[in-house]
Amino acid sequence: MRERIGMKQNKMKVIGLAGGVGTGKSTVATLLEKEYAAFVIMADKIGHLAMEPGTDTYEKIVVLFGQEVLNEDKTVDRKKVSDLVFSNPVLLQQLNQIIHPFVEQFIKNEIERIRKAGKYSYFFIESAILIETGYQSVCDEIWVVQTEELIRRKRLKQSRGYSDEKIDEIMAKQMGEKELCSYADKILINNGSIEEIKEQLENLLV
Ligand SMILES: CC(C)(COP(=O)(O)OP(=O)(O)OC[C@H]1O[C@@H](n2cnc3c(N)ncnc32)[C@H](O)[C@@H]1O)[C@@H](O)C(=O)NCCC(=O)NCCS
Ligand SMILES: Nc1ncnc2c1ncn2[C@@H]1O[C@H](COP(=O)(O)OP(=O)(O)OP(=O)(O)O)[C@@H](O)[C@H]1O
Repeated sequence: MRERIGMKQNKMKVIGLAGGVGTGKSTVATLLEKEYAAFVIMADKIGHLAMEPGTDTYEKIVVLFGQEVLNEDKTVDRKKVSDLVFSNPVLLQQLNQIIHPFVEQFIKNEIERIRKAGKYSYFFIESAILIETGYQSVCDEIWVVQTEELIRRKRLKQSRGYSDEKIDEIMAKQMGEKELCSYADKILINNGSIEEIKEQLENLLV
């Protein structure tokens, strides 16, 4: 049985918000933060912090990829790294090994900090690879955002300019929808409008 530390120590619920690329997790997470006063951590954003100059992780990334992934100001060009790793599973694994321990430590520290502050009822961890990185062990519940593949692709092409090939590559590195849903305590469908997400959140946050 998975460890349920969120409920053991006080009433703050830790919820993992999972779903494949482009399902709308960040959209849901932003609503939860802005309209439902939840505390939200977006794993992608914490991963980006690990790429900032001055961190140990930045130094390791420069060793792994070389100077050619750096912008003129020495920051990491994430688009270049993205093109390299999603077409090369070994490189992606090496990058994960650098970034994931940083993100895990950050998230665990934040759970304790926010729990101690005692101001939030809900702490959400938003990640496309929540199960793969083992965060279900710190979650009281797992929510999965589910969206039809064609809609995901359309939204990702429009908003990020991803090609179908890029989407295929990223999807291939993530757990399939059926398997992911087997971990879900709750499922949120995001094929429609933002209003429809809000209606579901009203029912889920009980
Ligand atoms: C490859 C990188 C540089 C691309 O950065 P960029 O700003 O262009 O995109 P962003 O970080 O927003 O990621 C876009 C989407 O790609 C998918 N994705 C990102 N990392 C991974 C991964 N390791 N495995 C599978 N899918 C991933 C997610 O759906 C994510 O939302 C960045 O995602 C990264 O460093 N990934 C490896 C570390 C990681 O796993 N981060 C995410 C959770 S900690
Ligand atoms: N219900 C919706 N209606 C219209 N656009 C939406 C809706 N939900 C999400 N989108 C758009 O789809 C795109 C992908 O959504 P979002 O970034 O939230 O996905 P994600 O699951 O967080 O992806 P990733 O795994 O890459 O972080 C964004 O441009 C977002 O604005």
